[in-house]
Amino acid sequence: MSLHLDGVTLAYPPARSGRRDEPPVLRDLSLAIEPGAFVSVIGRSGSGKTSLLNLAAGFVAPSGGSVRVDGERVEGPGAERAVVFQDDALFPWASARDNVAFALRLRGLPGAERRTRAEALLASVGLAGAGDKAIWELSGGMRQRVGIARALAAEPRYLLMDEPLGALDAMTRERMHEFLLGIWQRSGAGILLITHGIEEALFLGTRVVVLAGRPGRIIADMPASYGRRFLRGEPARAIRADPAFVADRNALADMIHDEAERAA
Ligand SMILES: Nc1ncnc2c1ncn2[C@@H]1O[C@H](COP(=O)(O)OP(=O)(O)OP(=O)(O)O)[C@@H](O)[C@H]1O
Repeated sequence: MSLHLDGVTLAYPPARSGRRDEPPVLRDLSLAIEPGAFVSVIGRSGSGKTSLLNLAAGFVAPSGGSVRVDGERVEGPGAERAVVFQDDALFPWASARDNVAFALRLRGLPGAERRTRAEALLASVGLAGAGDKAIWELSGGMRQRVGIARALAAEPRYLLMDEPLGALDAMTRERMHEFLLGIWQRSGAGILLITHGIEEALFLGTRVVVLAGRPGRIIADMPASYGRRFLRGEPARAIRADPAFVADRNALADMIHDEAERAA
């Protein structure tokens, strides 16, 4: 039972330059996301992180290898794999509740049930009572939580997130980390998080996967348990100041830096 990328290669059609010798974006990459795992993916810009997520989401098909959910080959997007982007396309004029209810409508739930369920989903992301507010009235962090509530409407088994916190200020981002861990714990979903934030990846993930560029491949897969420690009650500040955390963070930063130097 997992979301499996099995020896995937992804080559986009040759660019207009006509260069056919360019390495593929991803080559022979394997990654399994078990239910309940929180897999953070980091890597320098252009290393193929978004391409990896697009494959897992079924937005693009691999040129080689396979993407499977519970052994079934993925042929396109599916309700069991919800995707959250940095700039989620919420309807700005509609209320938070209607934005979430819209996703429930796609699932064919009747009106009254949609309303109740949308309220419950908003409450689960800490937005109880904000259902009547229009999206344009909400802060960036609140909007992103509406986006996550909408993604959770499909009761996905996998939550695939591409830089979901990228547009938020540092303080809001830290609060969102704690909130994301709560969502992860309550939903039991397997999470794939693409991020530029090394500290974020390490604080949240049960694994931190490091991608290297062209061809995109995994150069490290580090287990981590800082998020679990937070969920057990340890303060976030104490965790981030823990020498073990600092050493892991520095090791990841060095890996990305060294790889970039080699590539240059
Ligand atoms: N649709 C596409 N067609 C052709 N090439 C693409 C396409 N999408 C991405 N690429 C190329 O694939 C490579 C990896 O891009 P990708 O967006 O996956 O990297 P990334 O690690 O997510 O980058 P960033 O951190 O900047 O978002 C880049 O060289 C990019 O130019």
